[in-house]
Amino acid sequence: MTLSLFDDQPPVDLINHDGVVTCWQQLLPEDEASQLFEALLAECPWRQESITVYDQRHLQPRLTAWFGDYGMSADGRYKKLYQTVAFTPRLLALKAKIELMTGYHFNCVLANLYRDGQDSVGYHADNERILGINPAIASYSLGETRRFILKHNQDKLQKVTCDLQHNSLLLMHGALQHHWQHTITKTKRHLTPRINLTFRLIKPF
Ligand SMILES: O=C(O)CCC(=O)C(=O)O
Ligand SMILES: [Fe+2]
Repeated sequence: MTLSLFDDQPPVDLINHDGVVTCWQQLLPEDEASQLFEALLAECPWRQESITVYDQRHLQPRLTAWFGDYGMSADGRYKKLYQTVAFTPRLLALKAKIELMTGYHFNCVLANLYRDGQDSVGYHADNERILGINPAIASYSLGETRRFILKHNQDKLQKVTCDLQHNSLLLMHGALQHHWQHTITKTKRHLTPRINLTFRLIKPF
């Protein structure tokens, strides 16, 4: 993959306490980003998983696919990782670039497909035990711009909003997952699809 404007644009920090959220625009050259979007849309083994809330099963309001290093499996809350498929060359190249830029290493990626404005992810923290303390999560967005909101656990009125644009990279690190939750909100506006890739490092136990 070639270098892009990414190196010239200084990253922006979104919060100033209890964790770090750093955002870069234009990770890849524009033509590579749109090709990647089309390829992932067509090639990812998208599934609509279910979640159980208060003993009731619901379909998640988005499609997902897990990719990971060969042979990786996990306990804890990532039971679905047993269905991890091997990284594609395309995803490996992107992972290498993101690792170089962020200085963190990752061994799996959760791909999310938001088909329209009704697809979303509710408030949550990526704080599962298998991610360890102070996990670094790199979140790369392609396609439609979507609203991302961070809310502090103790002071719920502390909120930070960011419209995540096509070809942007958000890095959540430091103590962020222990103090803040994040969401992608629903909207009634007519929206085209968005793909988000969250790169994570699952620790061996
Ligand atoms: O789509 C996004 O930007 C966020 C996805 C997310 O929070 C997650 O997969 O844990
Ligand atoms: Fe998340």
